[in-house]
Amino acid sequence: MTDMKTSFIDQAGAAFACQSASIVERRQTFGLAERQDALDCLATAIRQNEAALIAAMATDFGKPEAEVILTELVPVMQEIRHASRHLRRWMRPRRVAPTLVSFGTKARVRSEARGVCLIIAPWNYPFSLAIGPLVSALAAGNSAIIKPSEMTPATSAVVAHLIKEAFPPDLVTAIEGGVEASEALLALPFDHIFFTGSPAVGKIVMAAASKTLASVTLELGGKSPTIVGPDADLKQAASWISFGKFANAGQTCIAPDHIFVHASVKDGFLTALRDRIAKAYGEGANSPHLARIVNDRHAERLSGLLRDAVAKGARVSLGGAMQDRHMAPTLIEAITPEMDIDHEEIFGPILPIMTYDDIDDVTQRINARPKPLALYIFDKSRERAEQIITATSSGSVGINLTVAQFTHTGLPFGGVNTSGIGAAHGHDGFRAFSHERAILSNHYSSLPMIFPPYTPGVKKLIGLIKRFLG
Ligand SMILES: NC(=O)c1ccc[n+]([C@@H]2O[C@H](COP(=O)([O-])OP(=O)(O)OC[C@H]3O[C@@H](n4cnc5c(N)ncnc54)[C@H](O)[C@@H]3O)[C@@H](O)[C@H]2O)c1
Repeated sequence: MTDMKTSFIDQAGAAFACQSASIVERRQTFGLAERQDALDCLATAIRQNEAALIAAMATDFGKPEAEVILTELVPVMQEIRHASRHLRRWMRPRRVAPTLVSFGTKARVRSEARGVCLIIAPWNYPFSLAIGPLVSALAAGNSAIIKPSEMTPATSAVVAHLIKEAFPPDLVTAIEGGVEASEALLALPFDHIFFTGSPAVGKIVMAAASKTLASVTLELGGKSPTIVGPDADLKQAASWISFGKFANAGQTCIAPDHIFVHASVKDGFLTALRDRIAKAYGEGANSPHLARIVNDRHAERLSGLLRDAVAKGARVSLGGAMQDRHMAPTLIEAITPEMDIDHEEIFGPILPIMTYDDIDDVTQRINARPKPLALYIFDKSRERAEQIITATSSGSVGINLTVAQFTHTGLPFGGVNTSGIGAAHGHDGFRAFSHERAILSNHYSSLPMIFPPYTPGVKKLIGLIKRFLG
């Protein structure tokens, strides 16, 4: 075993033991006021580290300051505010009406902390996807260990620093490191694991969780299709698709992965999209409004996808240039199923455009693939949009917009099967980190009347119950 591996095993074990030791006491003392204090501490630490976070994300992948504010800081602060405001109601036990059989009892459901939780974060939104789930974990009364991504080391260091500043280690702690750190943590019997990342690693996490039967929330990825229908407002579609696809340089789990545009509006849509891209980012790969591809491996992966598609007959109709890991917004046409780009999650600023005549061909194609994280529909016809929704499955749907569903704290955010299990954000995030404990208390239950011995009188009563309820 390498020294590094041993060191991660020791570090993870110590952090877990520290949090486990205080779990029983926390159960009794971490009430509404204490949880709200913890959220306040988190908000203060974020404000104090704002400049450091902006600088770190510029270092890690050239993320523009405006995008850091819009897509990292604002969503987390919004999540904190929303949780603080609604926590009292979320924590209140839910009364449940008695049924005929349980007449004479009182029923309630109590949301309880799961215990010691593990949060494993990806690199693409290295702050909000590490700290956002922490908001839900704390609101639900848990302690948590966060493992930020090794691929954005500057941001992960600020996340670890901020956590250390805001919380004692028996409540929240961060362990920086890569796969070895993750593996050391996954070997421990956490009460809940909240993982955000690729479907491939999601399967590894679920396999590890199966050893201790830890509950899991898996926020995964995939190819999110976007349909531009015959009645779409083409300028609106171009504007939202350009933002959703090229923000964070396309390295967004819910970015539109590829477009199906109705043949009758294809030329108009392409003109509108090119105009929108030119206005937002100019030409070439050096726009200050575009983030960088996170590392050489991913830059090479994207160049490889493009090379493979072009070699198999695809046509690059805009962009294609890569300069110092900045990639120009790229449109590509004439896609065929043999191309890697047709089935791999693109996760970069390359947008395949395909045309269709019959919407059934598109829904059949979507249904033949793993269920996507998001599906986007641009069309003024509500009826057509509803038909597409009914014919398909996806984690979420955006109609005449992209990616904004992430920012709605009232909506569950998550995937379905390959794109994820469980949901995050707001009350759904609180529920993900809670155990719903059913409590039934006896007041004047008449059920003992049917306990054995099964005399003829008792049998008659059971017969009556069967007649009314069976
Ligand atoms: N659904 C969502 O909310 C969401 C959000 C962001 C990203 N994603 C998805 O995440 C992926 C991109 O992020 P990524 O490249 O950081 O994902 P990843 O799966 O490679 O890594 C995620 C985390 O898992 C750890 N990890 C990597 N390999 C591991 C292993 N073998 N065992 C244990 N842990 C391991 C990493 O250190 C990192 O912290 C994309 O597929 C994207 O769609 C999903």
